[in-house]
Amino acid sequence: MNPSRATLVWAAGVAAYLVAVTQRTTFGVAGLEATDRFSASASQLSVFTVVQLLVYAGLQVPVGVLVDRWGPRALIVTGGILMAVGQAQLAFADSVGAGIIGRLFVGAGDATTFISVLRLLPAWFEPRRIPVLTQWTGIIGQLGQVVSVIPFVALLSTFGWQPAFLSAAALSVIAVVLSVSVIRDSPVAGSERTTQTLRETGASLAEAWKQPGTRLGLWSHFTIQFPGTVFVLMWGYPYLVRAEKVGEGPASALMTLFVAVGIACGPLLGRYVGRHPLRRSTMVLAIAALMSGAWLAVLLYPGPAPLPLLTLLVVALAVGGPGSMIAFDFARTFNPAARMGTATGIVNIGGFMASLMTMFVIGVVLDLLLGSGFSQGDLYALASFRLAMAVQLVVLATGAIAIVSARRRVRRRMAEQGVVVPPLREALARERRRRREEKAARRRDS
Ligand SMILES: N[C@@H](Cc1c[nH]cn1)C(=O)NCC(=O)O
Repeated sequence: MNPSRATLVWAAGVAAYLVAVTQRTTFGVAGLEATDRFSASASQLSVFTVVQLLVYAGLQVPVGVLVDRWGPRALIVTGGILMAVGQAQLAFADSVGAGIIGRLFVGAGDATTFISVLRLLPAWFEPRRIPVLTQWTGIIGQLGQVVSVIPFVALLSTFGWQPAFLSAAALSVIAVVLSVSVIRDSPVAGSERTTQTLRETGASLAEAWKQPGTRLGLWSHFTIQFPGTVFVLMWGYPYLVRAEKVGEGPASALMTLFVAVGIACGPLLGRYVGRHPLRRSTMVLAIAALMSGAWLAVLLYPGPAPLPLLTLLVVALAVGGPGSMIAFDFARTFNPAARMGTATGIVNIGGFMASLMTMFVIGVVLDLLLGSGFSQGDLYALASFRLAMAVQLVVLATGAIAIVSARRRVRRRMAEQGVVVPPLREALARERRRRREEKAARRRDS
């Protein structure tokens, strides 16, 4: 395997993913302009995002199957073309319906990219490097949000709607050209595709679903991806500014901290996964507990929460982004390479479905509390937002129970194959002993 060729292929894939995240997030930063352009209400505008995310989540399994059949390069290129078409359509759209069609294309194109880039890793890199590379893929991809927030917003405010969205479309065209020229599915031509009949594809999908490791990945993604997504994509900013009254400056600083913590934690979690493959779900559960604890502390605090406590909350939520990448490691290691796209697609549905559902329920609770008079005319009153945000604790608890149950099944199957996971206490004692011995050996050598 040629290491520089592998890095180049991965870099082109990550660039395509970064561009996909940019396309995913451009509409979110153009809300005010969209309100004027389409003369749309807040709920009509939210349909744009909901449709886009629904299409994304709904296509994960079909796209996963197609990645296994056609290879990642074809899917990355198709996704780039779809996103370019979608953004160009949105650039010229002047009605809500036409705009939504544009976002539909963007959601579909976005759906193909991430799974395909992850599918490149086992073909090009040694297994021991994959957990860290998976984390870097997620981290660098998330920087696409920065492209939306800085250059895209600058284009939008300087040149207006059409030039900004046409520039975004052009970015996807560049990504397509780069992908066609650089990405190859594997160092050995054709070896990464499966030539299955439709019946075999169905059977492979059923196998991926029946594998308890895939479901452990799905529930892990479900449980720790959604709190950060809900916070950043929808409710975090109004909660901080309108309910907790931290001010716009500190709220933006907390959002920036969210991105920084995600970047800092990714490689650490990648290293942890590489070193402790039998303790991945323990880490997922620990992150879920951290998030639940932070939310509980903030929600139970009498009156507006102090800034250090809100900072702790943002840090806890930010760990969920890179933490949720552990879920894809379950998909990869519990399924054969030929089924990895399908399994990754199944896993990736978890977090996006949980996010959509929770975003919606929080909005419904806020509306109900306003309608009932509880909010005293302020939709974003602190007492109301507290109750609405508490919905997340229910989703977190549901996810944690599902993880424990899926893990039990995984461990049972592993035991049948002769791999017994020792109890955590025993493993920690063994680790402490190993460290002591290493230290003593170092002292002897020096
Ligand atoms: N967990 C995210 C990616 C991530 C990595 N670090 C922070 N977020 C995820 O599920 N990504 C899927 C996608 O299509 O972006």
